[in-house]
Amino acid sequence: MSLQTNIPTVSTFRFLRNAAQILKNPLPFHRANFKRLGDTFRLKIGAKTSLLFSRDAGLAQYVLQKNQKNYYKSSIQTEDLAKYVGLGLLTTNGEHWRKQRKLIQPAFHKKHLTRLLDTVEKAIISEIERITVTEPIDIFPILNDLAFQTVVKALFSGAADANDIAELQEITETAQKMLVSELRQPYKAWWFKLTGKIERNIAYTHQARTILKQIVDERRKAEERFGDLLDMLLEATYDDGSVMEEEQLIDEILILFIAGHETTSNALTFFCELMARHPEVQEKLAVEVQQNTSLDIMTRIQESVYANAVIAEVMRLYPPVYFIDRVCLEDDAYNGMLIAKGTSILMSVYEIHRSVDFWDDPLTFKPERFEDATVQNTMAYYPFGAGPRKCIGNNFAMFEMILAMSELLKRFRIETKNTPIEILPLITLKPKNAILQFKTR
Ligand code: HEM
Repeated sequence: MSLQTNIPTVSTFRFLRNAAQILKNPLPFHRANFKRLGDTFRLKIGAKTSLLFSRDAGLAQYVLQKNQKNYYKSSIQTEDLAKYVGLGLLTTNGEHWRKQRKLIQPAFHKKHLTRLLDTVEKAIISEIERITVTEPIDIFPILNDLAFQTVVKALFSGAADANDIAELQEITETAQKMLVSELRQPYKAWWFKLTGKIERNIAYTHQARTILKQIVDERRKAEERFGDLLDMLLEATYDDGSVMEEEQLIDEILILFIAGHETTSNALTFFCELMARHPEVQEKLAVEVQQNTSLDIMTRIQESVYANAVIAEVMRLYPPVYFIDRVCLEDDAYNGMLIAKGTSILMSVYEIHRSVDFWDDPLTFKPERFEDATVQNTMAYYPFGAGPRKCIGNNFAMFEMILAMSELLKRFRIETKNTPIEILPLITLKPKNAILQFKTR
């Protein structure tokens, strides 16, 4: 097996001709080529490099689940991101990843998360109280802080200093911005190196490590147990009975900040936008929220059937992780298509979620399609990925989002804006200019 000769190819020339548009928003370029060439095409970038782009749900299932052992995460995460946040769950492959996943998975089990819900709900409410109703506001920054604070409180309860947390947020967001610049402007790599920009950012993340070390040291000395994620991570043991080394623990904490905050704030912002645009859905959801008054938070979450369907539909149309990439380890074949060792594959979650082959009237926002919860388990729905590397925080994220949606609609009616939803596809699918009017209910 050598080349994927039977896969239609987009030339380097066509790529360069569209480079400016791709840099701004690559989704229309992907869509145009899928339309022209079919569900999988090869993009040649220069003489040696080529990438496979696919919206074939069967291929995604094959790569992420059926033959996942033959596919590793690409260097975008294992090198480009890892140089800032270290080597942990999101940024490693093979044995290192397996060992960490086995160790950390129990902390994200529903049973453990139940204990965190009280803290998480308090964090959500204190951020939502910042929303003002006097004029339209950009809701993204508030929801971004909400998502960060939620992860922080789940990790450290109330036990960390507010200034330290603000600094941690600033540092992780700066590292993320730098990574976006690097990935979108690879031709500037020499400039970033020459000006020492990358080194400065890496040094900046060391400041975050110092703060986290302090928090961990204090926790180790504390007599009290908090029952939060940090306690669980400190107590978790590998098969040989040993616990995580401090550096590893700090890498994992930084990774939870990165993986767990922008994704959730994107989804919640698109939720607000779609509520403003679909008042009938908003009112139906507000009724469910008003009727759902159990004092037990987990019961309330479980009874939020329509909220579950609404957020599932929000993430179908606007999946925060809009593509998933892998590299093929050994020559492989799928459905008559040869995939050579070393091939990078980008699977477009965005396109699969909008495919007419799987979704009736795919561009229309219709939460009712998810009222049958089993629809979420189909091979055409991947907001949290699939297979052994499926998002470890998926339950956490769903609980958090359902609580945030409820608290928002308990207090506010979100009003229409007439401009179309703007998106900014960077590492995640970000909303742009989410300026909305909140009115007290
Ligand atoms: C709406 C919110 C979220 C979405 C849409 C999302 C989506 C995803 C996806 C698609 C993956 C798999 C990527 C791949 O296979 O390459 C992933 C992995 C991951 N997510 Fe999430 N995520 C969300 C929230 C969270 C939260 C709240 C946390 C933690 C607090 C988290 C932690 C992680 C980690 C650690 C991984 C790597 C897992 C591994 O490789 O073993 N995520 N996420």
